[in-house]
Amino acid sequence: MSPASDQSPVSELHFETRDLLFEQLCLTVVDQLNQAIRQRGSASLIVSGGSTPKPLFALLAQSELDWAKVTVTLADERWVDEDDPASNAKLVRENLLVGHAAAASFLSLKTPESTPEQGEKTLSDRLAVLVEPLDVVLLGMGGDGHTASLFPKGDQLARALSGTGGTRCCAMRAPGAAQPRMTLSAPFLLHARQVVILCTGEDKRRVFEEARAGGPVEDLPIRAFLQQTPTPVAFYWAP
Ligand SMILES: O=C1O[C@H](COP(=O)(O)O)[C@@H](O)[C@H](O)[C@H]1O
Repeated sequence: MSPASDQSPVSELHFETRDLLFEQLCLTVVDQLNQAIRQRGSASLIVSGGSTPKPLFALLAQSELDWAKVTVTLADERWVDEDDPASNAKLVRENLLVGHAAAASFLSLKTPESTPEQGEKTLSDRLAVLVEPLDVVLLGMGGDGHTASLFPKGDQLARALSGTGGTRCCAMRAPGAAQPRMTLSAPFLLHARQVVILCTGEDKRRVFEEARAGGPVEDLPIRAFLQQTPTPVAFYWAP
């Protein structure tokens, strides 16, 4: 592991292998959730979907923790049925909410309504049960610099980035997203004790470096988490 130190709220932790990364990140997340439970009696864990976090979910699921005091939700969801292979909830239910972690509560980001726009109000109310600041927010990043479902050229990107009106979540449609989405807003995700950006592979490292160098948030929305000061952000990366 090679931590880089500077004055920014963004720290970088680079690992030689993915196994080492996932082991260390699992320990860190469990430690942070335990601290929250000790301090507040409960903890929140916001996770991302996609392919990258699957091995981490397997390790977390086997970790001993008072999972009954943990509420898990997603940073974003594809607007598909929960048995659809593209569903982030399916990924979480099958890989994280098993073993010890089966005792955790899960807030889905999907409603029976046919569009995410119709589901937004219901979901915003559902998310209001989460105590702020959130405890651990685990983000991923796509090769286009999207995180959660904050996509470049997303139809609601400006609203999701600004969180106008206290928006906790936002419907999103974007050229780079195969399905309509629901995403947590950037201000809601950033109102957290710890944000982690989990990435693997050289391509994503290059995108992250480009984002960190500065530029418009709309072009690489991951920048919303790098161009801010109050929230600690840790970038976990392995080849
Ligand atoms: O569509 C999504 O993509 C990102 C990145 O996914 P990955 O497969 O490249 O790991 C993910 O963080 C997000 O939650 C997901 O909905």
